[in-house]
Amino acid sequence: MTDSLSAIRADAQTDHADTGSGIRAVLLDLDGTLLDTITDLAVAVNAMRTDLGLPTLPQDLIATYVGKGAEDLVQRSLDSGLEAEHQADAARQAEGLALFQTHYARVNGEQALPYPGVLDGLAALQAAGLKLAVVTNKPTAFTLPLLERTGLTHWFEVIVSGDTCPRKKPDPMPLQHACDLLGIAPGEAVMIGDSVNDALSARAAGMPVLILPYGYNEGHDVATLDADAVIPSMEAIAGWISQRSGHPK
Ligand SMILES: O=C(O)COP(=O)(O)O
Ligand SMILES: [Mg+2]
Repeated sequence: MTDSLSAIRADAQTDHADTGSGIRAVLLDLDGTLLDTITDLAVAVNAMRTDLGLPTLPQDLIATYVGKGAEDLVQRSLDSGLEAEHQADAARQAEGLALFQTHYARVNGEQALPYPGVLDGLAALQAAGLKLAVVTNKPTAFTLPLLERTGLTHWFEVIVSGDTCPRKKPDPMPLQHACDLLGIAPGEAVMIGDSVNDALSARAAGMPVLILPYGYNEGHDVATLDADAVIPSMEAIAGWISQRSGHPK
C-alpha cells in the first residue's frame, strides 16, 4: 500500500512539476462509494419485476448490475438468466424503465446510508482546502433527491450525474466536465470510486484513481482493476490526499 501511494505521489509531482499545483479537487462516485444504496435499488428493481409478472431477484445479484446507470440496471435485471432470444425488446425495456423510475422515486434514499468513514473523510478533505464533486452514473432526477435525503448535498461544489453529459462513465467525459466546472485541469484531480467504470474513466481522463473495496464492482474483485490503489475507507483516503495536496489538515 505504501509503495502504491508513494508511486502516485511521485507521478503527480512529475506531472505537475511545472505548476507545483498538485491535487486541488476530489471527484467522488456516489453508489457504492459514498452511499450504500443497494437496498433501495433492489426494492425498486424487484417491484418492477413483480409488476411485470417476473420473480424477484436476490439483492446480491442485483448489486452486480449496478454501475452503468438506470437503463443498464433495468436491462440487466429484465434479462437476468435469460437466453439471448428471450431477452427484453425495446418496448419491454421502456416499460420496465418507467416502472423502475416510479418505484425508485418512491424509495430512493429510504435505506441508503453513508459508508463508515465517509462523513469524516469528506470533512477532512474539505478542511484540507480541496474542492469536492460528485460524478455518478445515476440520473439527475435520482441523484439530487438522494444527496438531499442523506444530508450530503452541502459538501459538493459540483454534481455531475449520468445524464448531465452525452456519455457516462467509463467514458472520461463526465470527469472532464466536472473539472471544467471546478476550473481545474484533470491532472489536478483524483477520482475515488468503487467500480471498473470509475477506474476506466479516470485513466482515460488522465487522473489518478483510488478504489474503495466495499461497493459494487459489477461482481468482480477490485484487485482486477487498473487503479492506483485500493484503500479501505474514505477516512484513510483523506489522510494521504491531504498530505499530497500540500494542505495538511
Ligand atoms: O447508477 C449507477 O449505475 C451507478 O452509480 P455510480 O456511478 O454512482 O456508482
Ligand atoms: Mg459506484
